[in-house]
Amino acid sequence: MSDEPILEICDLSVDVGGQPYVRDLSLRVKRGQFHGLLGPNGAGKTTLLRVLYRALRPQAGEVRLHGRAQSEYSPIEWSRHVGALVQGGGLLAGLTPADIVEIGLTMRDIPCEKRREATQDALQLVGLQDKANQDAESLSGGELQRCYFAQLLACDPEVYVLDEPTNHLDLHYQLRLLDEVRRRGRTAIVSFHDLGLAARYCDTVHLMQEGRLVAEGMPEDVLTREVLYHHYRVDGVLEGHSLKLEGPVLDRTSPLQAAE
Ligand SMILES: Nc1ncnc2c1ncn2[C@@H]1O[C@H](COP(=O)(O)OP(=O)(O)OP(=O)(O)O)[C@@H](O)[C@H]1O
Repeated sequence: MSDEPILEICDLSVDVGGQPYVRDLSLRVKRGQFHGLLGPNGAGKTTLLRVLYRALRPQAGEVRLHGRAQSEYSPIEWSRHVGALVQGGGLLAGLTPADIVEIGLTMRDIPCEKRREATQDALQLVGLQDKANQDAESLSGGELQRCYFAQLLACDPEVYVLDEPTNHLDLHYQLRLLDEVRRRGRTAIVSFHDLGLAARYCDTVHLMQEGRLVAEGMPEDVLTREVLYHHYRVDGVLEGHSLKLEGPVLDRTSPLQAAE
């Protein structure tokens, strides 16, 4: 596997409403690897991911894909390389799961005759084949998340940008859908709150705090007891893919004691 990054984030700063929410952040995403974006609420993970799928423009710095600046790609060209699963989703009025998947394929110029089959395959992958033609507004939260996942899997971009992809998903689908992205050998940059899942899937994790990158490396090297204590305010240790709590949850005023 080449060591060259497929995606590079260089000295990025992002303001929202005049406030700096990402500061001087640089990060290299390697081809075919799973990169986890970690950090407490408000750390800036979504803000950073929004730049990657072009929903936000940075105030400084740039994102490069295959060595070419994001600004040199047209939005359509960019979306053919970088696909996103975002928090919240879009308007559903009158749409079915099959429509939602097909809309993604249309945006990517997939020929009409291939769209139907690709849609069916993707809905099958996420276990929604029996609800393909139902009103999407009637889906449960998890079913809707699986529907958007199907849209992305059908398009199968070179880089998957996943913002809290396991939101609403039961354990079976959390594992099944992340396994599917891994099985495809695609590059992924994924925000996680579940540190066990991050440890299971990520080759590299990047820990954010207050808009800055504060640590990065292999999950077991980054997610030490000290890091959990300082950045998540929990006293725990990562054992394999599980987080084992050693003591009570800490509040903001708890004195930080040395981890044993
Ligand atoms: N449109 C906006 N207007 C004002 N503030 C915003 C806006 N979008 C984000 N922010 C602020 O930017 C900060 C970073 O938010 P962001 O959603 O990137 O964090 P996050 O790490 O993804 O958090 P979470 O884990 O809670 O999803 C937060 O303090 C948030 O309130």
